[in-house]
Amino acid sequence: MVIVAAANANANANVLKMEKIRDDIQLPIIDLLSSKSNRSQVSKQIVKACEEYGFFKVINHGVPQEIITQMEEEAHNFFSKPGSEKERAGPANPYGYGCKNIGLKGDMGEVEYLLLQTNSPFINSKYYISQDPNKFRCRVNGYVEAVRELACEVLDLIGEGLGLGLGFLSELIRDVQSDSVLRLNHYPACCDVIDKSASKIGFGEHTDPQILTLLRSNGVEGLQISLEEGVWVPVNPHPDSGFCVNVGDVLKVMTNERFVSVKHRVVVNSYKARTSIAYFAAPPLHATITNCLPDKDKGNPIYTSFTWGDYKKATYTCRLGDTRLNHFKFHNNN
Ligand SMILES: C=C1C[C@]23C[C@@]1(O)CC[C@H]2[C@@]12CC[C@H](O)[C@@](C)(C(=O)O1)[C@H]2[C@@H]3C(=O)O
Ligand SMILES: O=C(O)CCC(=O)C(=O)O
Ligand SMILES: [Fe+2]
Repeated sequence: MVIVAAANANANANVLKMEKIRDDIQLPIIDLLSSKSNRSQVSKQIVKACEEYGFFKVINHGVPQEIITQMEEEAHNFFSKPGSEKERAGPANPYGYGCKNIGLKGDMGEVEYLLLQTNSPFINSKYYISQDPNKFRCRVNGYVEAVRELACEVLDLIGEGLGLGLGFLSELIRDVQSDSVLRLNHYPACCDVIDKSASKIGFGEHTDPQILTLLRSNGVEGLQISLEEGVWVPVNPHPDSGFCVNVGDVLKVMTNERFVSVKHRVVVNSYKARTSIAYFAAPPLHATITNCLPDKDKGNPIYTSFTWGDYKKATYTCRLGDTRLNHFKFHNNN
């Protein structure tokens, strides 16, 4: 384990805080093919991973390689453009192209990104993103449809493991008004990787606000998770055909904290640039978020009921690293 003093990437940039970096972690690997023959075992494995890590990998996920390759090609083409051209798809407010600025509250990172809405094929057409906008739109839609199916399958398995009604969770993101978003991230290569403690923050620590995130990367290291305050564990970056899945704040609330939404971040410490594509599966803005565990497991609700719209609004008034859910806790003394 290495102990380093790391600079935070935002307004606290001059504040050094001590943190520990552990050895790489191998997240639980869920083989979705085996759910065809043993569904209840796979659903138990996923529930356990959501309780213990809030993160897991899925393999044999059914998203066609061609669709992934085409999406990765579009991401590569976009980020390869000169800055002035990319700026034409910005600023991210919150959607569109952003460079170094994350969100609306002054957070910064060594990252450029494209944040896209997914609930209408034309919604992003105001941005100048590609020389062939139809091809771009087609490929993004193909990818979104495929990862949405995967997210629905994972949510159905979770629902079965928790004893929820059939399709209860997946219906939220199948809804035509689902507020899901797609994010393409590009982290430049770091010129000084000899001194790992000099790593820069690509994307500062945060939890994902939505239900579930499905993430793919180009196999370049950088993603770290924090299962314990102040201790960071790099996620093994081995390139494979899988997706990294993580629990968002909404699912944590719906399971009354049985599931954890774990803080994660990206550090830039490789000779190679990292690219990642994240699909954030979200409910419609009007959907009510509340403890949905069956009566026998419900316990005392920890959070008040709120709509996804309320939570999203709160998210955008908070800094990246804030624990936004505290505002929705019963008997909140903060
Ligand atoms: C600083 C911020 C960026 C963010 C909105 C926020 O105010 C706090 C949460 C951030 C986050 C993290 C997960 C996703 O990447 C994201 C799109 C989201 O829904 O919440 C980002 C937001 C963003 O970059 O707009
Ligand atoms: O780039 C990554 O690997 C993670 C990015 C992330 O956490 C996010 O976009 O919310
Ligand atoms: Fe994230």
